[in-house]
Amino acid sequence: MAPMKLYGATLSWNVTRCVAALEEAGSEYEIVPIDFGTGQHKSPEHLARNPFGQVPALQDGDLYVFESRAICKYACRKNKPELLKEGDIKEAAIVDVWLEVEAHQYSSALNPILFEVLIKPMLGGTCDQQKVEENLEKLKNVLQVYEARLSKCKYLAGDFISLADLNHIAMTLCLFATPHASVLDAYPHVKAWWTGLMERPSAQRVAALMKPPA
Ligand SMILES: N[C@@H](CCC(=O)N[C@@H](CSO)C(=O)NCC(=O)O)C(=O)O
Repeated sequence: MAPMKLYGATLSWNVTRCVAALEEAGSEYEIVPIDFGTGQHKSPEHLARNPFGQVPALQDGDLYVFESRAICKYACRKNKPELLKEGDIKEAAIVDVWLEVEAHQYSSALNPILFEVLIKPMLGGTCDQQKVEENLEKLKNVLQVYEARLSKCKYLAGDFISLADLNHIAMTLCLFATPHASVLDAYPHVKAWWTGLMERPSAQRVAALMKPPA
């Protein structure tokens, strides 16, 4: 079977979110760069992969998947279903809870911070510090919940790693590229969880890809 193709730019945390899952699942894949500079993400060929003209998109034979978190689930379901705990309806439900928490609580607070601090300056804009501060407060409220959860179990869904943990890697690595990573210092169990995640080869691969070209 030909390797899967992950279309996207590795400076995108939505693309590298998929890299963490593909690596952890042991999937055979290759990254096919999409050039934003030439508008390739809006080309007819890419719109056929992702009708929103965004990255990432995944091709596996005649199957096209878009939305990073759907791609991550597909990779796990195909190559390492235990990362979704699909064999146990109760454990799978808790994995789903924390998959949703990552998307709608953690990353929805972190995304504006990363956009203001990392993306806007790259586009010639200026960082809206008030928006950063507002979302840091939201993130702290989320981290308080994480700290309580991770004081009871090693990983978010229980004492087993799951896609819910892995889906945090890309954007949290970006947080460390900002002056605000110290926000994690007040949450020791979150810090220990993060340290453990970063020891994984899948996380190291994401970190290596996200380093801007020298
Ligand atoms: N919910 C989607 C978001 C993809 C996205 O915004 N991709 C950005 C680059 S990464 O930040 C993108 O493709 N932007 C170009 C555009 O929106 O035109 C997902 O999780 O895959």
